[in-house]
Amino acid sequence: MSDLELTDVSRWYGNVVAVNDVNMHIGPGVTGLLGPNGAGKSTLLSMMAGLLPPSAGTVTLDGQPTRGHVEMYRRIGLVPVQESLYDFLTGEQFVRLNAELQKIPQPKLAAKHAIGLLDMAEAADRKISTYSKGMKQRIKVASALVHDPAVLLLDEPFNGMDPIQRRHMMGLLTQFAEQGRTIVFSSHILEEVEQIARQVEVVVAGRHAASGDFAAIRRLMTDRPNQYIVRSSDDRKLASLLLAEPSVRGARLRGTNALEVEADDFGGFAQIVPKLARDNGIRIFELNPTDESLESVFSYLVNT
Ligand SMILES: Nc1ncnc2c1ncn2[C@@H]1O[C@H](COP(=O)(O)OP(=O)(O)OP(=O)(O)O)[C@@H](O)[C@H]1O
Repeated sequence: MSDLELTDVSRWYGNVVAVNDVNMHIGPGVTGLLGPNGAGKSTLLSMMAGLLPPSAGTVTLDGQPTRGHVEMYRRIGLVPVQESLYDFLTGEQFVRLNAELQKIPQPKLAAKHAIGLLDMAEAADRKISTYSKGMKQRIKVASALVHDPAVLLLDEPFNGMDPIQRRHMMGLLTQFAEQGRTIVFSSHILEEVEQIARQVEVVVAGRHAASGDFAAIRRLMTDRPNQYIVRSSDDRKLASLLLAEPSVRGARLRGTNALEVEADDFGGFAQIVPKLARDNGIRIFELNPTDESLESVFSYLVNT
């Protein structure tokens, strides 16, 4: 069992509330911590790792606070977002250093094992400064895993990776989860989370906005009302026709040559517009969603 429990957790930096009254339960398997930049993901991960004290509330692993207990650090590995490593060390030296810090009885052996897990044996004696981004990411993971922790926390682990490196890292995280570990990774990219996370926790502006498996989160996102810009040969007439449709929530003229439309159901809307246009002799010049920024999707989730 390796269950992380966040209870009424807040963290502020001066006047900035980075994490606001979050309650979260994270069990074994892969959990994706999804949210836009500045949502509080790194702050949450640091608190889970016991590196940063919450300003209020508690973070526990199997009932024990993660902060201030040496034996807890033995059970948790954190892969921070920072790119800069000890570039002057070799990969092997870097991983071994962490093994020594963790006071593992046979640091050399443990380093070798972790490096092997990450498929980095061939590059282990090269300086980190010569590594690609994907290799740096992997050596960071090897270092976080060197003491064989039950919980692995990764901050934006796929950043800067090409698709092949990303797939490889996803395979590894899935494999670690299959060994019974609790894996939490942060991301601001829906597709990354969708591919490997069994459970998704969405954070927006420091708040816990949604929780569930990916299908549930996806549903929340696609069921939200969508906004579109439509340009046609007769915007006024098209607006009145659209307003008669049950799935259309609103339509108004924007400037002199565009319509702004809010509709519930994307698939239905995409079919209605051309049909109405054809039946009424209107030509459509443009039909585009306006509201597709990730931030707008996230803020919709916060308000549900
Ligand atoms: N040491 C700090 N001092 C002051 N404010 C901070 C500090 N660390 C984080 N913040 C602020 O707290 C909020 C949450 O930051 P955090 O880094 O946890 O978010 P994030 O979701 O990880 O974002 P990103 O993906 O951009 O790193 C932001 O408004 C950030 O500016």
